Amino acid sequence: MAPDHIVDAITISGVEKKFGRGRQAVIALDGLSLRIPRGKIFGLLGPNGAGKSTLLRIIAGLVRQDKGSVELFGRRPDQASRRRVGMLIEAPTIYPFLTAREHLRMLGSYSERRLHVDAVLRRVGIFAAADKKAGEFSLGMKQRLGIACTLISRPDAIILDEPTNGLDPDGILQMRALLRELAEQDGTTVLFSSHLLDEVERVCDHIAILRQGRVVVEGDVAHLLDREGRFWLDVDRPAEIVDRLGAIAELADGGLYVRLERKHIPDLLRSIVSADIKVYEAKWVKPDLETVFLSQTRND
Ligand SMILES: Nc1ncnc2c1ncn2[C@@H]1O[C@H](COP(=O)(O)OP(=O)(O)OP(=O)(O)O)[C@@H](O)[C@H]1O
Repeated sequence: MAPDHIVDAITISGVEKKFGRGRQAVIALDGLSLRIPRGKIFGLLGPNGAGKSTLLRIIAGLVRQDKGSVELFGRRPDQASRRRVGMLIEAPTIYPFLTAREHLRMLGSYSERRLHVDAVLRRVGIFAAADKKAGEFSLGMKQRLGIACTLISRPDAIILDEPTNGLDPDGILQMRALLRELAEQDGTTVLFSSHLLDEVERVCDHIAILRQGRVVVEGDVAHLLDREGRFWLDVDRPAEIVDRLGAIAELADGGLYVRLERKHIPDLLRSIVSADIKVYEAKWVKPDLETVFLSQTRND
């Protein structure tokens, strides 16, 4: 086992992956580097084709990178480090004639670190259907069973590709609670990809936005939203301020937005007041993740 001072659960360094050859070649990952801290929930975002699934598949060992390296808990992936990572990358492997309990018993029998079957079934919210055949399950229940299958061997990290696919709003809420519980109570690292920005904003500690096989934004969600914040002012002569500030200011929503760090706001307000411009309202506006996502992934 790697020493505890290794803070990254997963370290990706300069990973490149190309599919096909010559003119037909598609660069799925273009020298991508990323660190997934231990015990955190990390969301991977990006438009279609950005490289999210390819990255998760490479981490899972299902696809081999052309260049670069992946480390799991501070070591090159080997049987022991892979055993510490649970994965739900493609549709879960469900045997229709086995019950949920039988699935977990079977998979648990391969692991020395297995958890109690009933506890895992309760955790993912399918305990009531424990003895039903999985073939009768809805898509959402199959998804939960798939997650239960990754949890039974008590992984230190789990990787999920679009885990809320097929879940109804209630299922999405439960999935959010489950992911938080895994990270906060068990210290499990959770890495998942999603298109649901609102969901990611609510549940993740960290995110990375991918575009054309590269990371365009990465960081702690709260800091990121703070950093992307803007200051909105309702004043009597907005155009005058826009003229003076140039590119960092724009007229909108009946006033003007100024993009600057919070620490410079007192100076800005002082200069407005000393220019004898009347300020009726002023507020710091935090963007949501969707705004950040669109600003980073829109085609120019
Ligand atoms: N097996 C493959 N063969 C050929 N091209 C592939 C293969 N897998 C992925 N690609 C291509 O690599 C690029 C990245 O695909 P990937 O599936 O990783 O993106 P993604 O971000 O997961 O997209 P989505 O959000 O649509 O799932 C795309 O252009 C895709 O067409």
